[in-house]
Amino acid sequence: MIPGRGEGARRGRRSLGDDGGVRFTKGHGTGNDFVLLPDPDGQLGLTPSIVAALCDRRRGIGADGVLRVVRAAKHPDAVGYAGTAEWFMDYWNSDGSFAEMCGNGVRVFTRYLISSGLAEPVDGGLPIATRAGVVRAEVTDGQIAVDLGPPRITGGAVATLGGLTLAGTVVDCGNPHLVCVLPASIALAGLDLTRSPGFDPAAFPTGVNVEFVAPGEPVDGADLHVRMRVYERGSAETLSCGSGACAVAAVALRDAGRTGGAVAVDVPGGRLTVTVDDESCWLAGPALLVADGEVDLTALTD
Ligand SMILES: N[C@@H](CCC[C@H](N)C(=O)O)C(=O)O
Repeated sequence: MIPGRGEGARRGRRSLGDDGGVRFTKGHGTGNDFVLLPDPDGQLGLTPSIVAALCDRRRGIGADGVLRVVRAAKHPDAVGYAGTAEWFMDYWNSDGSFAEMCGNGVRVFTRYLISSGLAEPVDGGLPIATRAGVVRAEVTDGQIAVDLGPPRITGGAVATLGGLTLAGTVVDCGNPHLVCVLPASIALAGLDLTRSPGFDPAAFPTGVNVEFVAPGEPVDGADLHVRMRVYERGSAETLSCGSGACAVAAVALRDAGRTGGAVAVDVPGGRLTVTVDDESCWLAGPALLVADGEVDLTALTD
């Protein structure tokens, strides 16, 4: 065990030290990486600029987002869920904005809760509160799976990228997604995602995560196989997006004329498996904790 993991939370030590030092853990799921901040009693004065500084890959720790680990009863956005879920995943994108849902975030958050002794696996899934409601997470075969609930396909819209205009499907996974299946003439690897794709701000007033999808070869254990890249709202291109994989799976199943099934979704950071039926959408994949430490917030924001 890396020294310090979970000790602070177990001993009731405050997350925010007198000297500005804050305990953190770094983790990722298929390369979608997060700084986890244990703050069980909601004492940490987190701001958009602190989150952006933590996520800065040169001047901070570096991450696609921050997961604050806070008791649901201690956070105004989650207190209504406190009877169902003890813990609230307070998710922030790397630019300091909030999001309602983060599928990989829930999986890494669950790994942290179990690894640090703050929670134990529960039959039927450990309940985790998010801004999109309570989801349930399970440890299976060393991976962590979360049921985000069935994705809702709500219509169509276009994305633009360079000189391309791409038709897309709008999918609600708790957070907004626009899934663009590429024509065979356009290579997924060739897309320039160093800048945000264009979209209609009237259709997406709070922004949107845009996924680009190409077919994959048949693989064992899945009904369908697709490959995707994503440009995330608030975090730019990431190596993986769990809720995006669920949105992509929903569109792949619809396009295959299916109402459910297992979809292998390859992202630049690895493979996620999404299993959809009428009542659930299980997102499964690896979730790892890779480092613990203490960060000096005063140095970060100087
Ligand atoms: N990477 C996440 C999604 C994070 C939130 C997203 N950027 C948004 O603003 O909605 C995932 O794994 O789902």
